[in-house]
Amino acid sequence: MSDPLLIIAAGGTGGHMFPAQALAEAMLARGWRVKLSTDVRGARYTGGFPHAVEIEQVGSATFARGGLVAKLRAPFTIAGGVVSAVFKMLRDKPSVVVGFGGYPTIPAMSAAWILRKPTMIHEQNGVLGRVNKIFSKRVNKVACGTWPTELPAGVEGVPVGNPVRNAILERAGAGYIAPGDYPMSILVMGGSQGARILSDIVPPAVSGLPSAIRRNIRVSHQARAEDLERVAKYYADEGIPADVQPFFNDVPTLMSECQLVVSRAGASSIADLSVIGRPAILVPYAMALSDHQTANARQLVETGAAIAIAEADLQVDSLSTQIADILGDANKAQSMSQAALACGKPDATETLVALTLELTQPKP
Ligand SMILES: CC(=O)N[C@H]1[C@@H](OP(=O)(O)OP(=O)(O)OC[C@H]2O[C@@H](n3ccc(=O)[nH]c3=O)[C@H](O)[C@@H]2O)O[C@H](CO)[C@@H](O)[C@@H]1O
Repeated sequence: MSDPLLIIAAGGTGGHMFPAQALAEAMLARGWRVKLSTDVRGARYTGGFPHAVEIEQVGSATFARGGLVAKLRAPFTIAGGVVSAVFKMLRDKPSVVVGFGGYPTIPAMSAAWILRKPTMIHEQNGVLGRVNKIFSKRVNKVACGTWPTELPAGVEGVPVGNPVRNAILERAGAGYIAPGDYPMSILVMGGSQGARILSDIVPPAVSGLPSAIRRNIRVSHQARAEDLERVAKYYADEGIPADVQPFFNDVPTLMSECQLVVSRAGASSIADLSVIGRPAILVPYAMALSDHQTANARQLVETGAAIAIAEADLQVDSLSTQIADILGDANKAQSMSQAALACGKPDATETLVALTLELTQPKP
């Protein structure tokens, strides 16, 4: 008999793809075959997926973006994707189908529903994304990355946490070297896509740090492609050693070696921070659905692991002061790092694996 097959559907942003990667890694380790159904955007984040994962690109479409022609074409693209997914699923015979949210999950999740396959969705945020909301009433299980999660009446969720990639897990609780009079690193991340506001405000804030801190600073700064050059030039002109990239493939290492993270508050960024345990200054994305990034940041803020600054309040001088307050006080930085660690859920992947396996058991 061939190994059981798990189909994972995820797409769009790294925020959906990284928890999917974590489940893929864990199920492969249990001898399962894993297929990933994603779109062209999601495929950009598959570089770290194990090679054994079979990647199937689906055409995806959304009613939320694009011009009139794209919106008129969307139902046909989606319907075509669903029909094709039904035929592929009849051929592949998956044991379980798990969706992580995003428009590209529509074909696989619809096909699984039509064919009555065991299904689960994982929602990373405390509010269901649009597509997960549609499927929440049609799947066998709803796994929640954030607890509590707002769910429609009659839908029960299971608290799981947000699974992190193996490379993050390998650094879980990595010893923290508190800031001092030696080279210190700051990691600046704007979620999977970079954030212009961080490119506008962080470089001058770093440049304005008191000289005792500034002379020891190096920065790893993720910037959107269109901002790369000016951000790199700014740091170079100010004599601040900086690595400026559109996307870092070595975040697990950079994060475990840094003294401070300045970041958006996407669910996986928060999960990575709390599993590794690092002090953070978080700037939630103001346009996120139901302001879920502010909610994502709340636990780290309430336990003293992070400071959250609303986009509207992010100013160069005050950010500089906040960075200096953390990097200038080793005890404070150390206790923030400990507090972050206490929020971590390194067992989220294993919980999600257990739920996946439960779905293969015959109902009593
Ligand atoms: C703008 C937006 O709508 N963002 C949403 C998106 O976030 P987004 O796609 O930004 O994702 P997250 O913050 O959840 O995750 C980003 C992941 O990318 C990694 N990383 C980041 C930068 C880099 O250079 N290299 C790298 O590896 C981070 O370590 C993290 O693991 O999905 C998340 C999960 O549904 C939501 O919580 C966010 O609100």
